[in-house]
Amino acid sequence: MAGLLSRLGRKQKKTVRAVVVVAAGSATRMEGIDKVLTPLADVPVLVRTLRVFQNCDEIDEIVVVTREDLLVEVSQLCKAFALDKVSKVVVGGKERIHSVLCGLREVRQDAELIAIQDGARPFLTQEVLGEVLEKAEATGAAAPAIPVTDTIKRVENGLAVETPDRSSLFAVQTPQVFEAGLIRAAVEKAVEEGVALTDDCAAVERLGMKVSLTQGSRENIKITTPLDLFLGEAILDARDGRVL
Ligand SMILES: Nc1ccn([C@@H]2O[C@H](COP(=O)(O)OP(=O)(O)OP(=O)(O)O)[C@@H](O)[C@H]2O)c(=O)n1
Ligand SMILES: C[C@](O)(CO)[C@H](O)COP(=O)(O)O
Repeated sequence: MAGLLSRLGRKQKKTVRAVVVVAAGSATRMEGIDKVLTPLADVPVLVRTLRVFQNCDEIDEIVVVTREDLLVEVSQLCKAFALDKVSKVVVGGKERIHSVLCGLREVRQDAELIAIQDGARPFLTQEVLGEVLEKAEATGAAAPAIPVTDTIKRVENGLAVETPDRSSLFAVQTPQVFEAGLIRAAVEKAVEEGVALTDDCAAVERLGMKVSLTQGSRENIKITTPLDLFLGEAILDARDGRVL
């Protein structure tokens, strides 16, 4: 009987999943607008991003990484919007990868899967999130992506030198989700070696590991330039107030 109960207990053990939301950038491409605190239909971009994880039963902990000057404001926002899965709000670093590392160091030690999310991507849906969590649990590393629609050129000195086959090109989004030990090791190594990386999958790829891609969404945009705020309002209008 004791053996059976212990086996049942083991079967029911739930994977602990955490997310690091990086929001410590300086928004240089936003022409002076602080994008993560900008309200979209009265709710700050960062709060919209955090709500997706707050509302996801699969997520146990949220660590928010912010700039030192926004530490108090971001902590207050988390309280005001009842984001009670947020366990810590911590200060980030110079580049995105440094902020990721600051967040990873604060994630609970028993987390088995860690998602890394841009604070500036407020339109993630539960569907995209669910699929990437499931894939990462099965394979160790996964990220949502969409096929590129423009033709991409490799450029040298202002001249097009190569046109890669578009059918093999995808734009990767966040959340990027990994087995905890893998992403901790990959990011520590990338920072130690001072390599410039624009996403977290690249840190894992450098270790020779494969990252699976799942279905992203054209609505899962990153607020990067002021135009994206108009696009964001249009996405919200199209959703008609529904939380997806
Ligand atoms: N040192 C940094 C740089 C970026 N980010 C975060 O990483 C996400 C994606 O980065 P990006 O869109 O480039 O944001 P910024 O760095 O703020 O923008 P820019 O590159 O225009 O300065 C954002 O949520 C941003 O806050 C971060 O936490 N720490
Ligand atoms: C991680 C990312 O959002 C994947 O598309 C992107 O690479 C971040 O780039 P940024 O220059 O820091 O915005």
